[in-house]
Amino acid sequence: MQAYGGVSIVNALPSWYGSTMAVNLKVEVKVREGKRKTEDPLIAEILEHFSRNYGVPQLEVEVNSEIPVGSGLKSSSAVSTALIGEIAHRFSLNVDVPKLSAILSLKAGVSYTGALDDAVAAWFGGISFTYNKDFKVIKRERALRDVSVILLARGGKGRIDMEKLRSFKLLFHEIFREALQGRIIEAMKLNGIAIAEILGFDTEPIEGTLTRGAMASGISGNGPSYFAVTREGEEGPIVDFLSRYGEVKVARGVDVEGRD
Ligand SMILES: Nc1ncnc2c1ncn2[C@@H]1O[C@H](COP(=O)(O)OP(=O)(O)OP(=O)(O)O)[C@@H](O)[C@H]1O
Ligand SMILES: O=C(O)C1=C[C@@H](O)[C@@H](O)[C@H](O)C1
Repeated sequence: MQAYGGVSIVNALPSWYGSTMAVNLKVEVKVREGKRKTEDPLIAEILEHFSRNYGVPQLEVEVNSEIPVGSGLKSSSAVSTALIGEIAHRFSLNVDVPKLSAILSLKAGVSYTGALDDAVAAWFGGISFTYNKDFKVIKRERALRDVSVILLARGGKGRIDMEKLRSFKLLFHEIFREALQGRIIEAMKLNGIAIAEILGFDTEPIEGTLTRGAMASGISGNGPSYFAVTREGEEGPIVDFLSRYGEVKVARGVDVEGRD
């Protein structure tokens, strides 16, 4: 089963309200009956859930992912929804894939809020708006068209200052409202800059991309990946500039059909 990575529109850690857009970085998960091998806490939690509650036999899991681990590009939600979706399909189980992903991600300790925003985007594609505290989906929309999402994709994030983030609850709630009213790119920009400043990431890559014409730029998730949004065909100067810092990928928003 496939699911997708994403970029943040609004990080849910400060206010519990989150929004994410899926991008075409793919995760593919396959399972087959056989001895469970994984040490990974998220995969182990999911397998244990299906074994305990549905009597699903032991499974070997194969993950092929285009998303760096611990990047802020929603790798955990993509892996989690793809694995849950694969097991549900194979054993004909009726489950709410993103919600179960959020519950089990929390239990496995790989997420702060359950990241329902990331899981909804990973599974359905498009743009999610969620209230993670109640595992509630507020709205889903199609992904942005005619724009490129340029990623300085980095893995291996560190710990974050949750208390400090939570002290900006009001600001992030307001950014969420802007996004809900359709100002997606503006919200992405404000959120991306605010997260960088609050968590102490270098803002030079953001400034540099904005001065070169990016419509939005910032940190995705809790970092350390940076993103910039441009009109299709205008990626050149941004890609050249961000390449000074590391490997750059050009992605697009993605929608998934037939999962409603
Ligand atoms: N290729 C992979 N194979 C197996 N598990 C993976 C893979 N990629 C990610 N994961 C799972 O996701 C976890 C990383 O989640 P983490 O929340 O740190 O990263 P992220 O989802 O990229 O970040 P963010 O939530 O800020 O977007 C890993 O510990 C693992 O459980
Ligand atoms: O761990 C979490 O709950 C989250 C992590 C980041 O991806 C955030 O962007 C997301 O909104 C929530």
